[in-house]
Amino acid sequence: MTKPNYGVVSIVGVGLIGASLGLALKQAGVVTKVLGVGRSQSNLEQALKIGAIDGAVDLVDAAKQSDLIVLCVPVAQMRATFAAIEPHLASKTLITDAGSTKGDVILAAKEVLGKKACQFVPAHPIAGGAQHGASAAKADLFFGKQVIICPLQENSPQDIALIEKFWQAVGALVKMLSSVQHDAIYAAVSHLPHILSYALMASVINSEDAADKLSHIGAGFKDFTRIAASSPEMWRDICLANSTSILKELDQYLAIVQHLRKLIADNDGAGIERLFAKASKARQDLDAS
Ligand SMILES: NC(=O)c1ccc[n+]([C@@H]2O[C@H](COP(=O)([O-])OP(=O)(O)OC[C@H]3O[C@@H](n4cnc5c(N)ncnc54)[C@H](O)[C@@H]3O)[C@@H](O)[C@H]2O)c1
Ligand SMILES: O=C(O)C(=O)C[C@]1(C(=O)O)C=C[C@@H](O)C=C1
Repeated sequence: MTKPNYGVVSIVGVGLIGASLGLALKQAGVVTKVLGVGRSQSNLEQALKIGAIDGAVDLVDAAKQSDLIVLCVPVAQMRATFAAIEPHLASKTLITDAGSTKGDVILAAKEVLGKKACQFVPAHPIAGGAQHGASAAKADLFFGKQVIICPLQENSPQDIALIEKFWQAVGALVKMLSSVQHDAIYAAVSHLPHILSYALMASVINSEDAADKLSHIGAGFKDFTRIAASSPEMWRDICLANSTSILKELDQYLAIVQHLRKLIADNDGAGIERLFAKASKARQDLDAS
């Protein structure tokens, strides 16, 4: 079977996700050239050095030269990026993205791109890590990982299929969801855990004996707070973009914490164990599946 070729691919935002995608596309041999658009010169140089991109361009040149543009900037940067691209976007060029939230990015695309919104097929790779920047890039980051595509009514079946194959070419397992389903689900299973991890870290470092506590940590604390080292800019943007779903999940979580607090205050060992047993079984089942 002949390999697909996605031609000239521009990656806007060549950080962990963008640079990993550049490396993966080149390793898969499915592109003619990868161009990078960035905000920081030193990060672009790093992306060039590791071979994630073949050259650096500005957004206008990326829009003019590319067959496919992949937006890998923090979600609050998407609107301005669409606006800069739109006047120069050829009708053959498709856009996809890696943003962690979908409702806000889709709204920005529709408002800014207008009729050209049909050229944008929204996506979200469920792969990443707490490190950021091109220096953290990995060629196999997407291998065996889900990519959620949230197609627009305006997208043609051919364009959706092309973007599906594009993400599959870097080893991803593509699933389709509506943007509403996507934002509700990831508020619970991605956004909430990151907020809780940041909150635990903040709580410990705000205590008077923080240094003493931190000098005694074990694996449990390290596991729970691994993702508190994530990019503050990226997670600020996600919190603001998906606030409705996140607040709903936070309220549900706080109610359970309040319940647990009462069980502990009441010395209700049986109640505590029942709650822990249910959660523990569900977590073990996850590893078994
Ligand atoms: N890190 C993860 O685990 C993860 C996973 C899936 C999706 N995402 C999403 O992917 C996107 C990128 O995340 P990341 O982890 O690669 O972050 P990152 O901080 O590693 O990379 C983002 C890059 O975008 C650049 N940038 C910012 N604004 C820009 C602009 N206006 N124009 C050009 N470049 C700009 C930054 O300089 C940086 O190099 C975000 O939308 C994030 O929500 C992240
Ligand atoms: O691997 C990690 O550390 C991640 O946090 C990746 C992770 C997540 O699973 O929540 C983070 C943000 C995303 O948008 C998608 C994936």
